[in-house]
Amino acid sequence: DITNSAMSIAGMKELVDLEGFFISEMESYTAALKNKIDVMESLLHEVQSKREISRRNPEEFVSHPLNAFSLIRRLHEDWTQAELLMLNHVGLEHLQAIETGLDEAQPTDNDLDDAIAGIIALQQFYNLQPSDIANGLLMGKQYNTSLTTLNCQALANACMNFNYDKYALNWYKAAVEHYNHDRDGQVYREVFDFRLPDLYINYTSALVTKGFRKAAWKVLQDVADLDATLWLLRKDIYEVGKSMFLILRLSHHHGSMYWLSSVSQTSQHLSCHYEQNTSEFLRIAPLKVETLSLKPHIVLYHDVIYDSEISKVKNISLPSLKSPLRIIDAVDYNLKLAQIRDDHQSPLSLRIKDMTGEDVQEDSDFQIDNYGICGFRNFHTDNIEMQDQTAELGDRLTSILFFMTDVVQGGAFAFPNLNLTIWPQKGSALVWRNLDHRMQPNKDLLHVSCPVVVGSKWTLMKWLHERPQMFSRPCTTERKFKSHDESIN
Ligand SMILES: O=C(O)CCC(=O)C(=O)O
Ligand SMILES: [Fe+2]
Repeated sequence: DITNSAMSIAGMKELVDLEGFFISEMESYTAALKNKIDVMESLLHEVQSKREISRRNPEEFVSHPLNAFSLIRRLHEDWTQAELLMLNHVGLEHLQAIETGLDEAQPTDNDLDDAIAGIIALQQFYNLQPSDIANGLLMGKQYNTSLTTLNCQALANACMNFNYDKYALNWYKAAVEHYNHDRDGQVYREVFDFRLPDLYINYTSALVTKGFRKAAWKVLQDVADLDATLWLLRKDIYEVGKSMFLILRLSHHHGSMYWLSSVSQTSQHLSCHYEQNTSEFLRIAPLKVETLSLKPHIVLYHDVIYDSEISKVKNISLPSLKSPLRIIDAVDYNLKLAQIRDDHQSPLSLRIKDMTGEDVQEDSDFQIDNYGICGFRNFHTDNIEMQDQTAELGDRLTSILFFMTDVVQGGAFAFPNLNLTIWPQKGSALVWRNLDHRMQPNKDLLHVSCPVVVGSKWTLMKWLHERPQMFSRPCTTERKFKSHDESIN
């Protein structure tokens, strides 16, 4: 079973399997029901064919002894059998299988809220229109997928709950637009318990709340004949206005959209650029390294972690990926992480030693991240608060960020103060130092992992701490620091 499923794309593969399981169980259940119906239909056919004569003249019918006898026998015996046949609940094992699957692995209210919050964050960060998102158009890129009325309605209701009235309006509008595309009236009504009037009630109530009374009235004008409630609603909007109308607002389900508030606070300042960085490309054998910034020194290595290493890291960490606590003002949103240990003699650790010129012996932990729906990491530096540092390790001196996947869209890594954006490229690694030569934190190294739009973003993070570098990186004078940095180049 998986928890917090919206927080890791890689973990969500299990949900695809779960739905596949439900589908096949429902197919088997349907086949069992069909079989039962087939048997009943042949029985019906049999008795109906004899019925015509008896129905026309019952008395004449039973005046024949063979008819009279067989009627009595049929009623006494065959119809008992028929009732047993009808009573027989077929396919119960498939129902049971689905019930167990739901009990054990169904996404929770929190999961749905995380998924909703992801879509809303996507909309907010990248300033997208609900109708575009609903049509599968994400930042100018058309995908072959879209949202149904039910999806749009769920997003709209959630926005309403969260007092994102303006967003709610556009999602309701998208819901209404999509109703004409994807409705199968009976399935919507009888299976999904969808009521078109409720959608219009919510939509127009949102419009009225935002002061668009006339627009609400207009919307209802076309649909008021669908339902008496809508007709009354239109009348109310016209005659009475806002006050009594609000009473009609349906109560929505309340979840813990714990992080949308932080999203809205930060999105204005977010700096995620779309142009590719085009600084010069240096080839230094055996590692390809690109200098992105001289002061502070930031470099990008290419092809520095191998596919085989990447698969191994992913396989080891997938079962241990955990989501961070749901707290307001968290840095991590919709992502899961795991810590793994590596031998300091492993080829990867030795390569890190080559890349940084630093001692890797005492820092054997790696952090693996897999991002979820619109997962991102908000502004932060990698420095550790003084009170949280250990005496043996001290602060995080060097950050080495390996990109283990390309990301189809979004998910850039940016240093906003340096106006520097790095796009995840499978096999590359970004290296920077969080402390200057006086071992003071440098605020310019504030960074952010922008929301992933499409793709499963995997990164591997390695921190080399300050204290173990006592000898590899003496920090007493600026001269020594410089000579060290030159050795990276
Ligand atoms: O995964 C990323 O893109 C960034 C990770 C990061 O900044 C961190 O873990 O501190
Ligand atoms: Fe970081």
